[in-house]
Amino acid sequence: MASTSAKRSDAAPRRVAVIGGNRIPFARSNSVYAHASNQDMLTAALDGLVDRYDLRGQRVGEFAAGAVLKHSRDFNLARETVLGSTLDPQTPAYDVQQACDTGIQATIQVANKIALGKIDVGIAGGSDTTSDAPIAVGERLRKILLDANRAKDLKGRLAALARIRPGDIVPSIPQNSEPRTGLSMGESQALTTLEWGITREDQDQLAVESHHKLAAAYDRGFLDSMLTPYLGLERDQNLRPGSSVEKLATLKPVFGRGESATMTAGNSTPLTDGASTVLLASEEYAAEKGWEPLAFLTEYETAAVDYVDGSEGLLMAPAYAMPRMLARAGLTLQDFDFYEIHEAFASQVLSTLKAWEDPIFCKERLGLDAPLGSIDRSKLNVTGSSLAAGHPFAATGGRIVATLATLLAEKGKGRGVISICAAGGQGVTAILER
Ligand SMILES: CC(=O)SCCNC(=O)CCNC(=O)[C@H](O)C(C)(C)COP(=O)(O)OP(=O)(O)OC[C@H]1O[C@@H](n2cnc3c(N)ncnc32)[C@H](O)[C@@H]1OP(=O)(O)O
Repeated sequence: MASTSAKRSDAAPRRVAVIGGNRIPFARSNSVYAHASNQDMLTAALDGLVDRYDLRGQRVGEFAAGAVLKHSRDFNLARETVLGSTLDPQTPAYDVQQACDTGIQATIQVANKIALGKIDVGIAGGSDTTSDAPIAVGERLRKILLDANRAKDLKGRLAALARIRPGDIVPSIPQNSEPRTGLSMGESQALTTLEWGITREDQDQLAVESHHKLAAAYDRGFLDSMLTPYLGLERDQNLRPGSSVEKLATLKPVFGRGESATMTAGNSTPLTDGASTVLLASEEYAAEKGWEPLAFLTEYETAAVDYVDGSEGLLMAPAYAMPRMLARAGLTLQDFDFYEIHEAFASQVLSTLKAWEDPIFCKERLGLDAPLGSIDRSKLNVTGSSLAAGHPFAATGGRIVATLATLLAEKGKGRGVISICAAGGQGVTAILER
């Protein structure tokens, strides 16, 4: 199945179609999927996609996927997932990792190869679990165990093991924090929230809207074409259709300090388990298969900011990626029917929107003559986003690509933009069109 591609080394890039997405409902950490591994969840999301598009036993050009928190046994999670799936085991697969941008970056990797004519069809994906996080031994114990493993005989092994002290047994558990600042994502964003003067009321309002919009999307069957129930879960478990600003106002701040602490469990994404996949193909290949493309991936950009010295917010990189991408596409920020901005925290979305409106930020940081300006807020995350659905880090990109592509297919014609911030001060933006 994999190759109908002609010799194309000197040909123009081909249009890349988003055929469809599939994911499992997202679960709150340490609940329904507590005993599922990344591989289990990614396989479920992949097999659901394979069934939906009749790909059982078929070889696709490649499967690119990843997870932010990985066990050492998953050194190539994507390949192990293919081997456990119903795809042809001859499907090549490799891991991608760019923190919360993993899913969108995997989509871009596959799209690039399709655009260049190297493959005709490919699948991108991502999975994450904070319930089944890898636990490592401490550095001293690790070195002792390696010494013991290297020892030539039993005497040498016992001598190495005899160096173990009770304090060495303390496990090393992955932290949701930046290695270079020691600050968690939430603590880092609290600094940005303060810098941009984002109020608690505005954050809570955005969070409530996210829940209401996702609930309405479920009710009208919008997610039916992109969801495979898993372990008894049929909807995103974090979704609270009855969310209200009054209830959210009662929650205690969890990030930031004193009066400036405005971020709560209600306006921050919860720790989440889940997986997603996206099927991409060349326009020609889609036509051959009789697949109607939902939309086309037409542009993207990745940016990184120097957050370590505190001169920029950890999650502000998409603010920088956007104008570079718009310039290349010859578009303005207002030229979109849909805006899909990953809701890492309500205040991340609001800080980014404010930055694009701010003449000083746009001139001094983005090097623009005029601000990018405001967006029509009624076009923002129209079927809800991560605050309601949850955010299994590497799975969010696939969820967003499938959501936006489906929105464009529903509308029939239009253009949408994606913006996803990530740990490490990085961010990806992308454009889908139909
Ligand atoms: C690039 C990026 O994406 S960066 C983002 C990466 N993601 C993160 O960093 C994850 C951040 N989130 C977290 O660390 C955690 O979810 C926290 C710290 C915010 C909250 O953790 P917890 O306190 O365990 O959350 P928990 O689910 O128990 O919620 C706390 C309370 O708020 C309530 N609550 C949460 N959301 C809502 C809501 N929408 N409506 C009403 N109540 C709510 C809960 O019911 C709970 O109430 P209870 O104490 O009476 O049971």
